[in-house]
Amino acid sequence: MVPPKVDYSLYLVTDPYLVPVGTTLEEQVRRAIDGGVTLVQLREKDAETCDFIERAKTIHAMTKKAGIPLLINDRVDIALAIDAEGVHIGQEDIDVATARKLLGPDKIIGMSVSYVSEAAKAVEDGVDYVGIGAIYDTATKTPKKPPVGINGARKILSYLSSVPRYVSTVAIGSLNLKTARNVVHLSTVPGRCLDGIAVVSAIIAAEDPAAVSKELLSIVRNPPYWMSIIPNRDVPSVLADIPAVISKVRSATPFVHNIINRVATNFAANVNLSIGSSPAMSENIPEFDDFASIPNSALLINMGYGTNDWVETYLAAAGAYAKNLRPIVLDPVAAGASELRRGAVKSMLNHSHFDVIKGNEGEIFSVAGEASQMRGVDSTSSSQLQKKANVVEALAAKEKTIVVLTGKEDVISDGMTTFVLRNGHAYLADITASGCVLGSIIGAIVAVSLEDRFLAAVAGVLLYTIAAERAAVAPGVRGPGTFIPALLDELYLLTMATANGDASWLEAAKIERYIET
Ligand SMILES: Nc1ncnc2c1ncn2[C@@H]1O[C@H](COP(=O)(O)OP(=O)(O)OP(=O)(O)O)[C@@H](O)[C@H]1O
Ligand SMILES: Cc1ncsc1CCO
Ligand SMILES: [Mg+2]
Repeated sequence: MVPPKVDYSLYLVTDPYLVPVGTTLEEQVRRAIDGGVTLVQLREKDAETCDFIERAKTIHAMTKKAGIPLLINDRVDIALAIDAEGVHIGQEDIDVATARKLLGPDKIIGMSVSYVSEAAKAVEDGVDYVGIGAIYDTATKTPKKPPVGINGARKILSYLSSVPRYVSTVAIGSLNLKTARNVVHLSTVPGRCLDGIAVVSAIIAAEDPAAVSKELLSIVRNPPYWMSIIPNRDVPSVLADIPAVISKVRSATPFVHNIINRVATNFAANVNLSIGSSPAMSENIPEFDDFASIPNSALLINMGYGTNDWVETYLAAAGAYAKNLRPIVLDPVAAGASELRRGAVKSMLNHSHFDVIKGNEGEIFSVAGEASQMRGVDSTSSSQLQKKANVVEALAAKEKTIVVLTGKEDVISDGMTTFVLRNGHAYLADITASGCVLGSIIGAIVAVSLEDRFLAAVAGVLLYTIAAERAAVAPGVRGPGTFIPALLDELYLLTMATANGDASWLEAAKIERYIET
């Protein structure tokens, strides 16, 4: 299957109502073309035919000069009148067969689809591309169907990968500087990815359409840091790199923005301070952009409380950090415990990329869509290591993330390499929020280790669980109550010693690479 010559990377769709005061649609399109859009669709829902043709002629002159195609939304007659390169038709518009008959075999015909059934029909009818959407809720069109999300796009790509003819794809629906990177690089299935993104308001309503277009094109064309994983990790080389990242937390004092439940808040802030990072707790959406632009920042989203507007808050934060290419740790607390939580986790994964997903067995199994014995918020350890390793590895590969499954034995994978860690102490299961604060620790370390998130996760779990072993036998520790302050002390002492060149505590690491037998 040879992809056609049309470059769908950045597809501008116009909307006359979104043009800022003081400029014109023609001017916005001209600047977007300067910024590098690769395709333009003129969409006029209310224009008189004569005005539509006039505008189409003007814009066609610009696109021809730039060597890019112009498509007309819905109106085959106008496409014919100005000899545009093609049309885009919606589910309720003219049928593809009639459009093809009128336009001939060489014109581009695209169609909007939301489901596999619609994609299948469009393919059968002979379209050149499908616009998949709306990915997210969009303000530019009254939604007729629920947003399909990244998983909706994956389903259609999966279907198209089985079709003998190559049908191109673009995603559409609230794609902008915050959302585009996740949609482009997560909406992939084996052998197929999107050919581009269609953008409306992010460009048409922009103060500087050229700059936004340039940045969006770069997002589409350049895979982000989280697309690359280091192959064939071995335990000795990962262990050897741990002292440097732990020392770097002390020297760089990363800013860890914790959106975390109230049970864990104070403990997490103290844990951050004890390892040398700088915590802030906030659920105030208007300040997320400021926090996300702090150098060395990281975000922890701990879904401990199911408040009414939680997903909206989480997604706003995730968008801010994604835009700034700063890391995000997701802790899907009690993910499988209720319908509300299952739905919330689904929306999160449908919208966002996470650098690390950390949870106990029940939580990770639920996120992966696997059955488990999970009840409440405590970890269980019923399934076999092999099952856990398989689930963790598959989830990491699918979501392009690092998955940390905690419990008596911890399993960590980047989708290629999987490690099993056996440090820790039973007291960790007897205090609340012991898993939650591990998310904060991993957040601090991943903030200084973006290029190696697997290392950051392994370093965080080893630091925490070895500190716990030492705290459990520290003088004066008699049970879970006295264990908590001793754990803070050990986190402080171990990271200080590491920064001063003594990482001998790592000799206690019980860690091996998981190899399926
Ligand atoms: N029985 C155990 N022995 C040793 N270490 C343990 C044990 N149980 C948990 N841990 C460790 O405790 C930490 C938290 O893991 P756990 O699976 O208990 O999290 P969790 O259930 O999400 O906790 P919480 O919901 O209370 O925050 C991990 O570092 C894990 O290695
Ligand atoms: C007990 C509890 N309830 C909601 S969050 C939380 C902390 C452990 O995850
Ligand atoms: Mg453990």
